[in-house]
Amino acid sequence: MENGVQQTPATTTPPSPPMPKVGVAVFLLKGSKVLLGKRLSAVGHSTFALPGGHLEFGESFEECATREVKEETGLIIDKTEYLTVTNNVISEKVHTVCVFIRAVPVDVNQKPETLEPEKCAGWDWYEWNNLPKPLFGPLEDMVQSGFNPFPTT
Ligand SMILES: Nc1nc2c([nH]c(=O)n2[C@H]2C[C@H](O)[C@@H](COP(=O)(O)OP(=O)(O)OP(=O)(O)O)O2)c(=O)[nH]1
Repeated sequence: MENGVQQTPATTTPPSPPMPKVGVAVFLLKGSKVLLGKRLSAVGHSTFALPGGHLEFGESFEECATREVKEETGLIIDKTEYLTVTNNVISEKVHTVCVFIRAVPVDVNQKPETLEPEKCAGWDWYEWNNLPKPLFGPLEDMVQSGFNPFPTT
């Protein structure tokens, strides 16, 4: 006890091992096009990826998709639907279980804005049959496997 203040003994907490995170990525569809942006984050720098981010505590996948798209592009989305999930060991430090959601913009004429310029160089609509290169690794794997995010009917 010093000056009436209780001192807690110093403890050494062992470093916690890295854990997988949950990501949510959104196939935002407009006609035969999909919204992609060039990543500026360290993970997948300079590759084209879907809008998305990490699931926050208490969120549904659809809520996360809606929030991330709004935060990153300003677009309001609708008709959110679960598509699939993939397990992505991206590097020694990054392991993401990524949930893919399909959605459409409420207003097809609304332009996507680059609201997180430190993370994305800019958003644009790309024809699914003529995607830009290089795609972000997990997205490239999906395309190579023949995955198609568009509704079949
Ligand atoms: N944004 C995005 N994430 C993807 C895609 N494919 C894929 O597996 N993911 C996974 C890997 C990422 O580590 C994870 C989260 O996305 P992110 O890296 O864009 O996250 P962020 O920094 O914006 O996230 P946050 O912590 O700010 O929420 O989702 C994709 O096409 N786009």
